[in-house]
Amino acid sequence: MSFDKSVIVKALSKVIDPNSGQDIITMSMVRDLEIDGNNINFSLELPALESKNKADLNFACLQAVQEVYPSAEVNVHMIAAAPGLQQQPKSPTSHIRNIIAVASGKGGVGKSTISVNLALGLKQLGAKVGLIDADLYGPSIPTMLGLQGQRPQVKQVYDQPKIIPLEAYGMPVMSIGFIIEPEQAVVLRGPRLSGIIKQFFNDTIWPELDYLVVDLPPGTGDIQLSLVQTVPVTGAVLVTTPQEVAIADAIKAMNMFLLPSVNVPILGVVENMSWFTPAELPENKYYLFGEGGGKRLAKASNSALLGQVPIVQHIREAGDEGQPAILRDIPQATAALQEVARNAARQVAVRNETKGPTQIVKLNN
Ligand SMILES: Nc1ncnc2c1ncn2[C@@H]1O[C@H](COP(=O)(O)OP(=O)(O)OP(=O)(O)O)[C@@H](O)[C@H]1O
Repeated sequence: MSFDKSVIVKALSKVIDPNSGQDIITMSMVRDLEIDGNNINFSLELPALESKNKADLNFACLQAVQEVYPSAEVNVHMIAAAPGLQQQPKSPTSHIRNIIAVASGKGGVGKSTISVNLALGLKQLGAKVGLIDADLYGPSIPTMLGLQGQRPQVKQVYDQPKIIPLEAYGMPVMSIGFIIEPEQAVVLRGPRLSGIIKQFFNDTIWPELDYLVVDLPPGTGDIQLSLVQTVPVTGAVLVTTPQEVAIADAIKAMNMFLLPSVNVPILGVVENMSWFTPAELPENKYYLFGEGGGKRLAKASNSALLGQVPIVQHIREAGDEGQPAILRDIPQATAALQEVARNAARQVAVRNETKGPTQIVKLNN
């Protein structure tokens, strides 16, 4: 009997990596699969050779292959991922291609609204997208996606508890609001916050993703710091209103990402609440918060203006009703939000073409 590689790969895709909770094929852990007569040989790349669960993994691989080819002689060669080579060492997030942080200087500028619509807009473009709400001062994303009051399930993976994200509109979502009550969240400090951020990445079973959008709290604080110390952030999107004071604060948020020790590129700026147009006067634009702030911030951060989103009552209503504006057909709003997503995808591509991967920040206390 001759063996078929695709059948073996399919069988191995049922074996779960204890680190990420994902299967070992999705995590690209299987290498050099070869068939030699009755022998099936392959390497399994582990983060470190002394990995616990090594024996369990070996056994799970043998079992999976022998289920489809009972007579096969299966040889699994365990290898340690080589840091610094082309292959990145396997981390629990190595199957997430891009992590986009959405940041603002001030609160209330519409950062969560932009995060939700950006994530769903990227999904509309055909990408696999996940969303994390790390805004502990007002985890509004559960409401915006109709997930309030729900709790994610926990699954044991090789004796380790792992969280399964909730899902909204086909998109996996995690929120601080799923884990703790907002009143508790605001009094949390450094180590606990950093623990929650780590849980979002290291203890959550994310599927393979093109983009994971992270809605940060306003300003610069422990959450921002924990994020860049936990995962390589591909880039940051800055959200601002056109107002002068919003810009001044946004520049502080921008400067944190650009610190040489942090070094997260700015992908671009979204100007929200750019103008108001009354329904009865569709040609008129009223610049309630001033004009040109988004452009100024884009210039200051040497990045692109990803779009301008007007003040539209339906955007607020869509958020309150749990069905974001980009999924509805709201004149002036839906198209503006789609343009933001298209431009963000383009800027991620440009960033990845022109810059090396972001490094996880190591800070000396
Ligand atoms: N372009 C817009 N038009 C109308 N309403 C908007 C717009 N953008 C945001 N809003 C509304 O403004 C309010 C604040 O928005 P949001 O919660 O997104 O802000 P935020 O910056 O994330 O706030 P915080 O960080 O303080 O939680 C929400 O009620 C939202 O629906």
